[in-house]
Formats: sequence, C-alpha cells, structure tokens
Amino acid sequence: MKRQDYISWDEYFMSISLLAAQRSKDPNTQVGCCIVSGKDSPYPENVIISTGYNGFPYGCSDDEFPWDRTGAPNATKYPFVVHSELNAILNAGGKSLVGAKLYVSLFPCNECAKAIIQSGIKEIVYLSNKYKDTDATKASERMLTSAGVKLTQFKPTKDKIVLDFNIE
Ligand SMILES: O=c1[nH]c(=O)n([C@H]2C[C@H](O)[C@@H](COP(=O)(O)O)O2)cc1CO
Ligand SMILES: [Zn+2]
Repeated sequence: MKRQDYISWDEYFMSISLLAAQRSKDPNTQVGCCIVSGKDSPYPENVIISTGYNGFPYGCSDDEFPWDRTGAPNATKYPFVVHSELNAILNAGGKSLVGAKLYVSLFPCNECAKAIIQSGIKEIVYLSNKYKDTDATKASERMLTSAGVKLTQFKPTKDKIVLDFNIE
C-alpha cells in the first residue's frame, strides 16, 4: 500500500518557497517564491518553472549595499532590493509563465503584481499577509482582482515540515 503521509502539492510548493526564503540576506523579512505550471500552461501541470527570493541585483554586494529599513532613502534597502516574485519571474529565463501558479511566502506588492499580471500568471497562493493594511498591498489586490488572478491564502494543516539530513 502506498504511503499515506506524503505532502500535498500546496505543501510542497509553499515549502520550496520557504526554503528559497532561507537564502535571503534580509535581516527583517525573508521572502521566497516558487512558480509552477498550471492546467493551462504549455507544459505538464505542477512542474516547477522557477524560484526566487528577495536580494540585491547581480553585482550589488550584500556587504556594500544597505539592509537598513530606516534612514535616508538611499541608505535603506528599499530602492535596491529585488523582490522574490520579480526574481522568480526573471529567473524563468524566458520560459512562458502563461497559466502558471505563483507560490509566495508574503502577499505580493503592487510592483510585483504588475509583473505577475503581465507575465500571464493566473493564480497566487500566499502564506503571510502581514502588510495587508498598506497602500501597496491594497493597490496590488485591486489590480490582481481586476486582472482575474485567483488569490488564495495557504492555510497549513500542520505546523512544520522537517528536513532531516541524517538519512541512511
Ligand atoms: O512582495 C514582496 N516581496 C518581497 O520580496 N519583499 C521583500 C522586500 C524587502 O527585502 C522585504 C520587506 O522588508 P521589510 O518587511 O523589512 O519592510 O521583503 C517585499 C514584498 C512586499 O510585500
Ligand atoms: Zn514586490
């Protein structure tokens, strides 16, 4: 008989997003993203197309650019950091994202929403929505809803999935 305690597709792809987030050097918020094919994609369904996390652009050193949240505008991370969702879209390397699903650990901002819509992604599954009361999130939700992008908050049925390197 087959195993019964295997993880679901949603648990799998949200876990990949959280694992990608662990690569982030942001000391405050680590965001991870995983883009997978959907039923209307030009590939078989549930295939990982791309991943990404928030970080500075190529050539912009994590040790030279600021990770601060406050201070003069150009002394903070905000003008420089590439969001996880945009990194995942760009990391797809030109593969079609039409009909794809985007898993992300934090609800996308308005700038990422524009890129998500324009790339043809049709569904977003997010975990946290800790900035839901901000103008950026409200603008994002408005655009995504108008564009017909399905929005679903991932509701975990277990607290954690443990990765154990000590296998035989
Ligand atoms: O959608 C997003 N995707 C994403 O990668 N980020 C990144 C940018 C910053 O590095 C960090 C947010 O930083 P903070 O929570 O300290 O303001 O998360 C932020 C958002 C905003 O919702
Ligand atoms: Zn964003």
